[in-house]
Amino acid sequence: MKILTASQLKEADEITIEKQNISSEELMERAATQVFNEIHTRLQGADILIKVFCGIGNNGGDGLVIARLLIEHSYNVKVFIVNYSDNRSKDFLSNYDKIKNLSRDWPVLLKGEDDFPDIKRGDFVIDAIFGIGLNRPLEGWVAKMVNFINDSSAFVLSVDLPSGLFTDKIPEEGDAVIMANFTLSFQTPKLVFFLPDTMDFVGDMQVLEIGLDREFLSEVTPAAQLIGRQEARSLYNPRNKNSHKGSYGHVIIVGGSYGKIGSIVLATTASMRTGAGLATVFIPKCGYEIVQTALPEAMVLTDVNYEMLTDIKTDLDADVVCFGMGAGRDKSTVGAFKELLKKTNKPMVIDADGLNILSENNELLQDLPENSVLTPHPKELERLIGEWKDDFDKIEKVQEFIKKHKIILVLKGAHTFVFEQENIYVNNTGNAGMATAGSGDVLSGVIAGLISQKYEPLIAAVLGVYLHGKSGDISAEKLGYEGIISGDIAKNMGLAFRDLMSENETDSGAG
Ligand SMILES: NC(=O)C1=CN([C@@H]2O[C@H](COP(=O)(O)OP(=O)(O)OC[C@H]3O[C@@H](n4cnc5c(N)ncnc54)[C@H](OP(=O)(O)O)[C@@H]3O)[C@@H](O)[C@H]2O)[C@H](O)CC1
Ligand SMILES: [K+]
Repeated sequence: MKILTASQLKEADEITIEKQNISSEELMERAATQVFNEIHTRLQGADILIKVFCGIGNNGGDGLVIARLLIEHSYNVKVFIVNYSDNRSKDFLSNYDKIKNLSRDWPVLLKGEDDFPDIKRGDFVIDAIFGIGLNRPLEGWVAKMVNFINDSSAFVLSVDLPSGLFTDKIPEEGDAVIMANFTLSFQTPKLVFFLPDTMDFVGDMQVLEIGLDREFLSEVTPAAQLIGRQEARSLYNPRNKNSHKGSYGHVIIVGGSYGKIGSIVLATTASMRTGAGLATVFIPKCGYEIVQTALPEAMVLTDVNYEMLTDIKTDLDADVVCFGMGAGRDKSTVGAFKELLKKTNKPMVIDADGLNILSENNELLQDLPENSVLTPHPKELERLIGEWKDDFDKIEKVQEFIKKHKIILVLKGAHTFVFEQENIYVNNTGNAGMATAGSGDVLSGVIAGLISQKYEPLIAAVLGVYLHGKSGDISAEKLGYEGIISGDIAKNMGLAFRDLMSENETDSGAG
């Protein structure tokens, strides 16, 4: 699903109005009706007090339509206008008239702190104060109003996006932003819903299709793409019946050191369970029996050194080389990695200490084969590209970095992002149970396993991140978030593939 910017959404709005020959008021009615339907489906006429806070722009207009529809369906509704300006939008005004005509209880005008109404725990608040038109931080009593709602512990449903949240920048410390429990967003999600700095404002999120012009939506270059099941499915290549293990490629996983051979077992298991035809590991001698015992399916080559990698002697007759997990950063390992980079011309997958070595030896970055996939978590990324001011600054810095080195970067997080050239892919599977040791080793193995099966590195990264998250969701369903260890994620990879092609999605614990 495309993630669009506020200006793209406004353009889509205008084009839709023109092409569908409807008024902006009709489009507002259509959008807000969708919100009403969602609320009505969940509340089923429940007798609770719904407090609708409307701004005076079109987000406020949506709020008025929602309130009107709720009143028409006999809900107990109280409407407040957060009257932050006299510049009321046209569609706000016509809906203001409509609600006045319907209700005997006029909307209450809020003009300052003295007007703040009572909001209690257990109240249902609809936040329609600001939407994508926000262009400066909230100030004065309006900011206080937002903080007042946040402090009330009421359940808050935000319309389009939490009021006070920008679509294209991160709020400064102390800026007032609604902390929503649930956000119903129009047509496309907004990028800020997925960024670590801002995702907590959004709560659970659902996108409502409001019928904006299809042609515009299909042609516009998005700010980013959200990868869900449908998108992942379109990237998947089913296996050919007429095939053999050679058809699915050969992965070499290089890494490990004394006490950290487990990371190799995890990555290699993951690449095999992702479908790689053959897997070889290259490890220090201390790991020989461990890998042979834990994973008899893999072939094992060892370094001359017992504890760490010092000389990676392999003819590298592989489709992909994955380097880094558990490798450590000893001088001799750095030297061995340097040599490995010189010998390798196919895209590599680099993780963990591979990334740390690159950050401490920047000159090695230029030896990375084109389209190699780097898989840092935020701390590893910071070591690679330096500190960033906020998530938008981070995105800019990542994009400069990957362009310079012609690589693909997978930034791990609650929503893992894949960066390739100017494209951004946001993953939508996975859960907090996957924040566990070795989860990243599994992901590298998955991506390498897909590259060995001839997926382009970008596709391998995007699909790999999706499947890894899905396997985590399937694991969570069986074991609970706390119960997942990364070996489960590797083990359940096959179920993630099966889910991808089954008729109904496994009801995942994604969150
Ligand atoms: N295509 C769609 O997705 C549709 C969206 N709809 C809804 O419309 C809103 C966007 O409405 P808009 O009127 O453009 O903007 P807002 O309601 O968010 O804001 C209104 C005005 O508020 C002013 N503003 C901005 N920041 C502040 C601030 N910090 N303090 C005070 N005032 C502020 C600004 O006007 P200025 O002239 O003062 O700059 C805004 O214009 C969208 O989110 C949806 O809810 C449609 O209903 C359906 C289609
Ligand atoms: K809002």
